[in-house]
Amino acid sequence: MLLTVAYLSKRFGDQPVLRDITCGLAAGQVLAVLGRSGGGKTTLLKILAGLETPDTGTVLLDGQDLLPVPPNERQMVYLYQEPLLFPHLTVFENVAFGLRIRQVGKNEIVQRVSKMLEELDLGAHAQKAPHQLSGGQRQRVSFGRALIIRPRLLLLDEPFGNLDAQTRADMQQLFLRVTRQHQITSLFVTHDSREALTVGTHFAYLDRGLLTSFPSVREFIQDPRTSIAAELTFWESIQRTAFQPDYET
Ligand SMILES: Nc1ncnc2c1ncn2[C@@H]1O[C@H](COP(=O)(O)OP(=O)(O)OP(=O)(O)O)[C@@H](O)[C@H]1O
Repeated sequence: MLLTVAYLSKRFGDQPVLRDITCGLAAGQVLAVLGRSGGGKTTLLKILAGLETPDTGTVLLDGQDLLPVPPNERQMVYLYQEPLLFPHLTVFENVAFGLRIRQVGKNEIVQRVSKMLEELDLGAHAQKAPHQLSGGQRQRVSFGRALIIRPRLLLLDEPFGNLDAQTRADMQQLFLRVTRQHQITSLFVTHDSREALTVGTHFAYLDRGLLTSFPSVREFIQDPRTSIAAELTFWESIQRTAFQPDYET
């Protein structure tokens, strides 16, 4: 296992927000965590990123205790709904940033950043500033910034929540293509069951601080808490009704 989380708990005051969270993630997997609002998804990601500390429990990355490691040494990237870009830097320089602070050579930077921009369909926008881009393009730049430093774990917190349905679907496909190509391991939290099913290789449900991991996509779909089976039944009934001969009369 690349990531092992065991019996992780967190309270804010007397409110338990995470309760004995236990899960694991092997290299290259995408754990899609579906959850209702306020269920503790962001708190879980913040603990993994080192922005919150748990009350109890362990987190291991490649067998190493992660909790004492400062956030900037965890080799993780945390992507939010709102892409965080430097407004005064070009798209190219935003993506190059992580390489510059690691003092990667100039030629290698040009080569790696150009390749990443092509992969993200941003080649034509390299010299633009973030405010000259659409929301989806900005989120792609934010992706490029994250991936260029080859993180060991990518943490995604509703990354496409602010995008319209078509852009969101495009971004999901792009996420799949790029993370597969770079063999990125990710923990992807979302409210949206379709998104979870699209991006996930493994599935979990988080509600009121309790995480359920499913042994297969089938169990995930069938669990009544995910509401996926109910939604399928709904669409099937719509289809049956809509195709009845007397429907339009
Ligand atoms: N720093 C904090 N201090 C006190 N309570 C907090 C703090 N952070 C989160 N909470 C509470 O913990 C609970 C879980 O919050 P969290 O942000 O983890 O939920 P979430 O599942 O990410 O929700 P959403 O999808 O709406 O962002 C909420 O009830 C929230 O009010």
